[in-house]
Amino acid sequence: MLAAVQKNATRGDPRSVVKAIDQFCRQKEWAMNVGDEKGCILDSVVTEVNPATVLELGTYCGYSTVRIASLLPSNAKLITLEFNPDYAAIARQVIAWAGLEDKVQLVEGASGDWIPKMKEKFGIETFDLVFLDHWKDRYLPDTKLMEECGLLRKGSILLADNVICPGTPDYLEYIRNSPRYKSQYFKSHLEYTKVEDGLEKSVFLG
Ligand SMILES: O=C(NCCCOCn1ccc2cnccc21)c1cc(-c2ccc(F)cc2)cc(O)c1O
Ligand SMILES: [Mg+2]
Repeated sequence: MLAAVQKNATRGDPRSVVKAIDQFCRQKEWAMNVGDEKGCILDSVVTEVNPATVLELGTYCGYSTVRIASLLPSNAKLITLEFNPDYAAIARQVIAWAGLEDKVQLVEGASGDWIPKMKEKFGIETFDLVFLDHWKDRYLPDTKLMEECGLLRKGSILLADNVICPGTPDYLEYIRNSPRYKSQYFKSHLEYTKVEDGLEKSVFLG
């Protein structure tokens, strides 16, 4: 995938990086990027929220990192967390090829360890937008952890990938029934397939 980006995408052009990855995943081998269909929904939410602070849980190869960072205002900050060092190494190169390294802080480690340290380590007050795309059984515990750590403010937006496939049933149940969130489901498809999937957008009400 990285070779395809370096061969087919233009340095400093995030759109060409996104296009090169999508082409590779359609033509060569499937990969678990959010993809172009859900990616357009992601773009519209990022544009609407126009966040100053973003947390992405699950960098993978940096596809959604590039999509988000390319839409952020110049002073905005995107912190992206990746557990797998091999994925992180690739993502760093993809993000650099897109010319977005100044907007992105890639952190290696587990969400459960890093979420409680966000304030002290990165000088973050609260996140305007959180994109959840990591282990599906961590969406719920990490959302509760972000609440407890005071990382969400009235109006913070949570956008969760894969709420249908692979699925995050406990997260959906919680977020859709909690009086502290207003949720909306964006029906789509699993990246590069016809299988149903979707994004759940939730506003924290404080
Ligand atoms: O599994 C998926 N993503 C997660 C990766 C590990 O994330 C681990 N990870 C990354 C930061 C991080 C921080 N703390 C803990 C774990 C942390 C994932 C899987 C599929 C999928 C759908 C159908 C299939 F047949 C097979 C796979 C699709 C997706 O879009 C996904 O996002
Ligand atoms: Mg995903």
